[in-house]
Parts: sequence; structure tokens; C-alpha cells
Amino acid sequence: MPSIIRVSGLTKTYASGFSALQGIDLDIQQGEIFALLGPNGAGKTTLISIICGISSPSEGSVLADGFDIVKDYRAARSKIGLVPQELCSDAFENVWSAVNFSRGLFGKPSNPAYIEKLLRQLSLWDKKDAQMRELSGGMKRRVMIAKALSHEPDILFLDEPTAGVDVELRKDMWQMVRELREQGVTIILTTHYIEEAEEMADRIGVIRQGKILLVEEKQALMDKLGSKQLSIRLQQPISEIPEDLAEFNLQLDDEGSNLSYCYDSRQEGDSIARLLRKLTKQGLEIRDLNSSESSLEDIFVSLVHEKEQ
Ligand SMILES: Nc1ncnc2c1ncn2[C@@H]1O[C@H](COP(=O)(O)OP(=O)(O)OP(=O)(O)O)[C@@H](O)[C@H]1O
Repeated sequence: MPSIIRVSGLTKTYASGFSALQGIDLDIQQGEIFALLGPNGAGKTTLISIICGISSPSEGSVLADGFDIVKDYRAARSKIGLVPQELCSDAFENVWSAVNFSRGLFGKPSNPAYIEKLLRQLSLWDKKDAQMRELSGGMKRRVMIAKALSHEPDILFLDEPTAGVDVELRKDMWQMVRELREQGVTIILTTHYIEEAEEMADRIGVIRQGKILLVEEKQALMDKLGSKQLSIRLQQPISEIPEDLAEFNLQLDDEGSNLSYCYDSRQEGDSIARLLRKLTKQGLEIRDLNSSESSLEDIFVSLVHEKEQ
């Protein structure tokens, strides 16, 4: 797939001297949902602000659909819609005007049919005459999305789209984002909800302290770093792990009545079968078995932690 955004050697040093981005290289592919995942202060908003032309880079370059965001600012910016982290709009303006006005800002000719389609798609059509102050938080967020899409961009940035949003609305937002992708819009979202990245993204980039730690297909990331755990409940508690089982990565918990076996799901081979045979040989009777997979959250925490060392 071709890259629709190409970030090369991007750095950002704020006037305070703080270095928020330190040599970012990143390619976003056309038509994907890309999640930029990182803890608070990692540099996500700074990166998005530069790509969207709100903040200027210190070094490096960004191409949006082939246009340089500094040299060809207008052309690059017209390709991009941004839903900022903070909801900002005029409380007394009505929905239709707010969205229509945003389109005008990009110098696009008025297109009421497109705005109507957009508002219908975002379930805002019946609110088109309502003032912003009359809307619920979820509706306001949808208006922000409509504003960001008003000039028909190919790329949509969503900065923390579901921060502080309840579970139901979050799921609606996810559905909406998927539908946009089906229409060919490339989506880049920042989040620190790992669940959101797990649920939505085709690829995930992890950023920390102004550096990209990794970029991977979501599934590959989960397969690559995913470990599994097998919980073995014993009929009778034991006081220590028998020496014969030393080769396995076992932990004894729950007052001796549970053995936890941690293994790499890709390299498991026949170790579980061997472990179970050895348990039987030791005369340990099994009451129950339960296996669980590590989530993206576990992976993320271990990754960020690992790089800190
Ligand atoms: N105008 C500024 N001047 C100086 N430092 C800044 C400025 N804006 C942001 N920073 C610093 O740059 C770092 C990255 O901030 P940024 O907002 O990009 O992080 P983030 O990953 O979006 O965080 P969050 O998840 O909390 O929104 C932070 O340490 C922040 O304090």
C-alpha cells in the first residue's frame, strides 16, 4: 500500500528548550486505521499538530499525499481533517453553520448536499438547527468530526477521540470511524486507551518520550509479544514446586493450590503436554485448567517498562 503520510527525521524543540520529538520517522498507509499509542506527554499531540500545520517542526519533513506541509501548506492541509482533543466551538452557533463555515475556511465552494450527507451519517441531521450549547457531549464530539470532514479530506486525525466518553458512546465512535475507513478515509488516532487500539487499529505505533519505539501490524504485535499463561489448579495444595519441574517457568500461588505456567505462545511446542505428564508422574492431581492470553495492555506496559531500563 502507498504511504499517504510520510514523516522523516522530525524533531520538535519547544522555545523552553524541551525536546518533545526526537527524530520521528513514520509512514502511514493509505486507507488504514493507525493508532498512535503512548503515555501522557509522549509527544502525540505535538506530532499531530505539526502534521496538521498548527505547530512548526524544528527539523525534518512531512509529506501529506505528496505535499510538503511547510512548502505546500495549503495543498497539504486541504487533504487533512483534524478532530482536536479539546472541544472548541461557539456555543450559540447552530450545527449546520458550524460545519458549513469550517468547509468555507478551506476555500471550498458551498456544497449543501455534502454537508447534509455528512450530518445524516453522523446522526446529526435532526440537530442541524440546534445551537451547540443545546447538544450533549457526544453530539458535540460528532459535530467536531463533521467539521473536520467538512472539506472532504482523505486523512482524518482524531486526537484522543474518546477521552472521558462513556462506554456506549465510545463504541458508537468506533463504529463511526470504521465506516469512515470503509469510505476510503485514512484514520490516525491517538489514544492511551489500549483497548481502543486493540479494537480499532490495523497498525499500532508506540511513542514514548518523543521517540517511536515500534510500529507493527496489530496482530503481529500481539503474536510477537504475546505470552500465555496456563493456570493449573491442584486437588491438594503443595508446599513447593517439585525439582523435577524446574525446567518450566512455574509459579506457585493461592497457598500452594495453583501452579501458573507462563509460556511463549509461538514457541510452546509440546511443553504443556510434557508438563502435564510430569505432574501426573509426581502424583499431583489436577482439578482444573485455565489458559489466558496477554492483552495488548500487558504488552504495552512491558514494552514501555523494558525500554526504561
Ligand atoms: N508549548 C509547549 N512548550 C513547551 N513544552 C511543551 C509545549 N507543548 C507540549 N510540551 C511538552 O511536550 C511534551 C509532549 O506533549 P504532548 O502534548 O505532545 O504529549 P501527548 O503525548 O499528546 O500527551 P497527552 O497524552 O497527555 O495528551 C510534554 O512533556 C509537554 O509538556
